[in-house]
This record gives sequence, structure tokens and C-alpha cells, in this order.
Amino acid sequence: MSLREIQESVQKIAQAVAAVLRVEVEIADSDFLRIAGTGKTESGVLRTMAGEDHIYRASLVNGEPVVITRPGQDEKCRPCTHYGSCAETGEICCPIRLDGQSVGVIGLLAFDDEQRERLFADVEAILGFLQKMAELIAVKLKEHIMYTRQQLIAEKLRVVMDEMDKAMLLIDQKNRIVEANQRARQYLQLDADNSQAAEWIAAIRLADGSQPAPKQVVLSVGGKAKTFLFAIRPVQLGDEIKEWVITLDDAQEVVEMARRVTATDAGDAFAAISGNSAALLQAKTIARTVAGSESTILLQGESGTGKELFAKAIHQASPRRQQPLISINCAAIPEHLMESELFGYEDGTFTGARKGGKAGVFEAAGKGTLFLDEIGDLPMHLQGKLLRVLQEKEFQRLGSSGKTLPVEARIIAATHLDLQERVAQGQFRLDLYYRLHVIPIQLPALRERREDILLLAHEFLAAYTKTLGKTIRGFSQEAQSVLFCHDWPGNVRELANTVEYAANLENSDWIQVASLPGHTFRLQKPAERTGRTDSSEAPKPIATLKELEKSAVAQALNEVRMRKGKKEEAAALLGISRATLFRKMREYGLL
Ligand SMILES: Nc1ncnc2c1ncn2[C@@H]1O[C@H](COP(=O)(O)OP(=O)(O)OP(=O)(O)O)[C@@H](O)[C@H]1O
Repeated sequence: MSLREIQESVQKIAQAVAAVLRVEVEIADSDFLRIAGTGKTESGVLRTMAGEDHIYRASLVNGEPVVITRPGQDEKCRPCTHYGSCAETGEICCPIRLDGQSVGVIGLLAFDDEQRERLFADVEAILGFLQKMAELIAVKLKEHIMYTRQQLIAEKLRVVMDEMDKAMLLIDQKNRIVEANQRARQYLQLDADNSQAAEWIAAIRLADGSQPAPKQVVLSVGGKAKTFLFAIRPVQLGDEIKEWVITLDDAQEVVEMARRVTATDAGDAFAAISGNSAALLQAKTIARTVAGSESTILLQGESGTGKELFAKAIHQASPRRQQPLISINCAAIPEHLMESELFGYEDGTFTGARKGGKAGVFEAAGKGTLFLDEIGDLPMHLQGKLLRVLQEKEFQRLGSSGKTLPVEARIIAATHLDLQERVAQGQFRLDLYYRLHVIPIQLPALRERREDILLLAHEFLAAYTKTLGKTIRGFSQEAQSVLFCHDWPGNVRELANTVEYAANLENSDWIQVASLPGHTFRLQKPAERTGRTDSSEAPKPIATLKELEKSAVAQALNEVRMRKGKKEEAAALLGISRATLFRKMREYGLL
């Protein structure tokens, strides 16, 4: 470590000393490069002192000060190129020592009689002062070394953290995230929104205190519940806990990884998609057939019909299964962040941009699969950009100067919207529609395949009773008819939530109607639920589906508001995603 690295500070010290003592000051490093100089020596700064360095060399090697009262005539000056013709009238120098080693020399120089007089008026005092200045420079160098070391450690830590395939968070005493690695930002969508951080950390701390290892926690991320395996450890200095390190693994990814490692073949990737109805079996057959191809797939279906489940199964059944499956929800990411989420950005592209830039989902998906969820909600201006990227099969990070990257991922898009209708309304580009609509797969709504309702309900019940440690044998006859006749606007997600709710509440061997969530079924009278009509009653005007939906959304919001809950809970009650809930709130003026 050379004084050269703190040249500016050293020059300032030289000038300050010169101003106080009114003599000239020169400072050299251990290679006899002039680091600082005042007066006559200033023009030689950052030049070598070869040939005129032997007095400094003697001071540096012996670690002692040197006093020259007659420069150019003193015996010590003999080897100097200026011997006999020296412009100086006096010189005092002293080594700069750091950790027992000489790292440079500070010299005081006189060039006329006045300066000479000042220099030698009280040599003892001047030497004392010079030594203090040498110590000051050594301290500055030490600080710089420590700072550089710290920077290096921080950088190493950042690289190691980002290379980890676990998500890692550093948390301070006030439960704020002070550092998050790339995987954590991806799992928790931190770049889009980290307002839930305190809630997540509270959930992790709660789960930490109540479970043996391996510990699990369910966090709501972007409106979806995600299960993580986690560990939390304190970072201590002495007895004091300074921060906490939390590591997270996506439980589903761990399970998939375990399955990949243990399975001799990929198994049936579609096994998780239940249902025997002709409509669902047809969708599964198409998906299975095209899983191996490179063509773009467009999954269409209402919210909760299993579009994401299908996308995962297709990826699993494809030759790309060892590569990543990256999902992005085009409705859940704020419009101004969407473009950088898709294509990434280069270092310094905008204020707050991450050092080193950031890969977008196209890059992250690599040779895997990119799942563009809720594609119908992609803003118009990005539709054009996406189209170009899909056509040209290459893209650029934002702020990159012409460097293009290839699109290697297979694209699966999904939407709950009627894209043709969006095209007709001028809200979706026709050319993009055709680019995505290569292999369309329509996922049927649950009410269009009622024969699957009870099958799914029993599967969910078996799973939840196992988790809850209960022995519920099934559904009462009446509960079955209620489930069968319900229209399930939230589709399979709503059914799964309904069964989970009922399994939690039920105390008998069979799920009774009373244990079904009131907010779902209060909208329908018992006679309507079973599909029977009472001829003695005057026919009531039938509410439109939209009216029913609006009323359900309002009711769920109200219920959650009363118990000071969060919007996510209203979404869960309705069996829809957070993004869908917000869309519906906007649509019905309930924001
Ligand atoms: N056929 C099915 N068999 C078993 N579970 C299903 C099936 N279809 C959907 N599910 C479950 O229902 C929930 C919703 O499914 P998914 O998220 O895939 O729906 P989606 O159509 O992508 O919804 P959204 O449009 O709201 O994002 C998930 O928990 C999923 O596992």
C-alpha cells in the first residue's frame, strides 16, 4: 500500500505544514516517488527523485531523522547530483512509519536565509512537530488501508451472497432489511415492493419459535402464498446481537430438486393436475403433446383455473426441465418497473439502479421457460417492445449500448382475459396476439366441469386433514350438494380455500354446511344452492354474475376491514390472487 493512493490528502498536509512553518515541504513514498511538494518542489510531484534521493533513503532505511545544515557541502550530500551546487540552504527529514515499516519520508527544506533561520531556530521542536506530521500521514494511510479492506470484504460478501442459490437477508434490530441477495430479491419480489418486509420477518420469527428444524413459513408475496424453508441466525459482536441473517429456500423448488435427484425419469409432470372431466383431460392432452416443442403456448382461462399449474407441468415435461422456469406477473408489477423486469438494465441506467446492473426475466430464464402470466394486462407500449423481442429473438438490457442478448427461453403466456375482445377494444395488439396464440390451450372454468368439483374437494380435504392432524372422513350430503351447485367464480383456488376453511372449522367426522365459509355461500339461498326452485315463491329478478361478483368483492373487503385485516386476506377469502382483487376493485369502483 503506497502513499500514492492518498496523494491528495498528503499534498494537503504538506501545504498545511508549509503554511505553519514557512519553509518548503516535500514528501516521498518508499520508492522515492515525490508524493507531495510545496514551493519549488511542487512541480516535481508524482515524479521520481532518482539521483537526489539518498538523504531520504538514509532516513528511510535507518528509520531515523536526518538534519543537513549545509546542503551541497555536507559529507552526506556527496553522492547527490547537486553536490557543490545545491539550491537548498537547509534540510530536516524524518521517516513515515507504519506498523514498524518505513512507508515514506517527510522533509522540510529551506531555500534562502530566512527559511534557514526558521528551520534551525529550534531543531528539537521542529523535529518533534515533523514526527507528529509523519504519524498523522501514517494514520491517514492506515485508515485508507482499513477502508479499502472493508470495501473488499463487502464486495466479496456481495458476490458470495449473490452466487448462493439460497435467498439471504440481513435484518437489523428494527426488523428492516439491510441487505438482500439476488435470490432474495427474486423470491420476495423486493425490487417491486418491500413494504411487507416487517410482516414477513414477524412471520419468520413466530415460526422460528414454534417449530423444530427444518422450519417452514408461508409468506404472501405479490398476493400469492409461498412456502419457504428458513433458518435465522444472529450476527453477534461480543454479547451484543447486531443483525440477523435469514436464509430462505423455496419449498417447492426444494421438493422439485429432490424429485429430480431421486427420480430416474421426470415422472408424470401432469400428475398434480386433478380432474376427469372431458374438458380438463383435453387440455392436459394438448399440453402433454406440445410440452416438448419450442412453440409459444397461450394458456387462457379464468382466475384460479390452473394456468400456472399447467405452465409448471409443461416445463417439467419438456426437455428444458433442468433449466429455470421463471414467472412474471404482468399485472402485479408497477408499469414503470415492468420494462426493466422483462429485459434488465445496465449499471447506472437510472437513479437507484443496482450496481452492476440487473438481469431481467428473459435473461434469467436462459434456456428454460419464461412464463408471462396475465399477459393481457401488459401495457400497450410494452406490447410493441415484447413483440419485437419475440420476433427478432433478441433483446437488450435497458441502458446498454447496443449489446444484444439472444432469447433462448421457451415462452408460455397466460391470461384470464378474452384476448380477442381486448384486441377488438384496441387494448391488445393484434400482431402480438398472433405471435402468442401459436398453441392456445383453454382451461375450463370449474362450473363448466362440475363433475370435477367433488373429486377435487376430496383431494384437498385429504391434504388439509393430514396437515391439521384431523380425521375428517368426507362431506355431508348437504355440503356436497352445496359445493356441487356453487358457481365457483374463483375456480379451483376458491374451492381449495373453501375446503381449507371448512377443514379448520369442522369438529365432527364429516364437513357440514355450517362449516363452509359464509361469505361464499351467503349469496345463495339454500334452495338456489341445491338448484331446486320453490314454485310457490314469486320468481325473483336474477342478479347478473357481475352484480354477484361485485357484491362478493365488497363483502370480502368489508369483512377484512372490520377485523383490520389486509387486502391479501380478502383475496384469499374470494379465492383470487391479489392482482385480480385489485383489478376487480378498480373495475367495480371499490378502490
Ligand atoms: N386441476 C387442478 N388440480 C389441482 N389443483 C389445481 C388445479 N387447478 C388449479 N389448482 C390449484 O388452484 C390454485 C390456483 O391455480 P393457478 O395459480 O395455477 O391458477 P391461475 O389460473 O394461474 O390463477 P390466476 O390467474 O389467478 O393467477 C393453485 O393452488 C393450484 O395448485
